[in-house]
Amino acid sequence: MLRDVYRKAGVLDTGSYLTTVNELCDQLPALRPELLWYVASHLRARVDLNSISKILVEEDKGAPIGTAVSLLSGLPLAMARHYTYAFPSLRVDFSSEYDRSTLHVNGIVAGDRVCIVDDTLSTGGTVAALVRAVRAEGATVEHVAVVVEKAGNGGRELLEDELGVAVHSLLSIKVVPDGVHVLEGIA
Ligand SMILES: O=P(O)(O)OC[C@H]1O[C@H](OP(=O)(O)OP(=O)(O)O)[C@H](O)[C@@H]1O
Ligand SMILES: Nc1ncnc2[nH]cnc12
Repeated sequence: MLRDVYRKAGVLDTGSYLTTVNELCDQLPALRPELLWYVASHLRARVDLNSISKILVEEDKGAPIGTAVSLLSGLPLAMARHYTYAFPSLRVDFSSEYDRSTLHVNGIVAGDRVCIVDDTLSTGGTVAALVRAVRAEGATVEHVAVVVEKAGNGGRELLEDELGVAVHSLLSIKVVPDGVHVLEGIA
């Protein structure tokens, strides 16, 4: 099911990067609840959430997926927002495959044991910033669970080798101008 979504995904070439446009990340076409259920239950099964106290997502593309994992696991949902609040929240700068900005992490407190959930891992810049923010608060990141990783972009190496965080993904892909190659992963 997931392989099919990525095999059929469109590719957007902006001139400086290639990205997929697909049902799960972009709601093109609209996201079927059975697909959301499928990815969330596979992530839930893949990661040992027994000692976890919170799910953390970046708002936008990762949010529906993390919300579904929160519902399935009963774990509270924390969220990194793209805009400033006039309340205390954790600020962290990030640089990703195609963006550079600041995130405001809401809902993490000292002592939390966090599982970060996102749709895509590419350079790892977004998730690495979230790891830094969680650690700055005196909490720990136990797992990173993503639906797809773009192989060869360094995200897994950055998180596992440099930051010492376990990465779990359901599918590994390579995006080329004429389509998406599915390298390995679940059906
Ligand atoms: O591993 P990285 O190089 O950091 O790239 C992965 C990030 O990029 C995408 O976010 P996007 O920039 O589209 O922002 P959005 O989720 O807020 O739309 C995706 O949802 C990940 O969060
Ligand atoms: N959803 C996505 N698809 C392909 N490449 C990406 N890089 C960052 N997000 C992506």
